[in-house]
Amino acid sequence: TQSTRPQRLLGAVQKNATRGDPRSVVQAIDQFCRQKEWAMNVGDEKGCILDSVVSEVNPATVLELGTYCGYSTVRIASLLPPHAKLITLEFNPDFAAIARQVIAWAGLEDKVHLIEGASGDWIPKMTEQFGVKTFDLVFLDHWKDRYLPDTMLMEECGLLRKGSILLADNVICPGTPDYLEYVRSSPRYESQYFKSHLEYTKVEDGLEKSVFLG
Ligand SMILES: Cn1cnc(CNC(=O)c2cc(-c3ccc(F)cc3)cc(O)c2O)c1
Ligand SMILES: [Mg+2]
Repeated sequence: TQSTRPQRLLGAVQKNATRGDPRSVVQAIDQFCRQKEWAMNVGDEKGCILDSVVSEVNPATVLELGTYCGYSTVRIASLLPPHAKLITLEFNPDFAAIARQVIAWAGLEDKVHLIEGASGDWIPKMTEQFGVKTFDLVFLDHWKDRYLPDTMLMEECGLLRKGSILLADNVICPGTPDYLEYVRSSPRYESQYFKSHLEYTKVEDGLEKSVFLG
């Protein structure tokens, strides 16, 4: 039977990356996506912007919406201080199964809680299930039409505090127009656009960083 692209991506990690070395896992995926098959990881160019925001925030609690194969999960988790927690939500069970193995290859399973399920179902359960009061950083990289409803849901559930940072991928391509309009026009957010390119291409894309003002 035919393998899937995520399975082939995992194979490239197991072949080319060193167990327990997150940077080599990130490098192996980027090499696979540049040389063999494009995949929807945040990628190396936007990944550097992600790294700088994570390092600046130095978060104790992180929520990632959209795990896919775990590329950005590994980038974020490798920069977290000890005892920090990264919760990542993935709807697609096949992606989640691959991501678990990529995260384990990087040796980061102790820093990451991967949940299989829909963000809309799990966001209201964060506090009771994981004892998280608020998130210092949220990385939005899931279905583009869920960015806005899930942001409103996080507000309603009290998961954002004054200073919480939302970092959203793909605000240009594929695009998240309703989300962008909301965070850029709402008095409750201070937003900044980081121009970049769609992973592994010359197409414009970027990350939107929004500070919740409370
Ligand atoms: C099925 N599914 C499970 N998770 C998701 C959420 N992610 C995306 O949809 C996503 C899509 C693209 C993209 C795809 C085709 C294209 F031509 C240009 C861009 C890039 C990304 O960085 C993404 O995050 C989708
Ligand atoms: Mg993306």
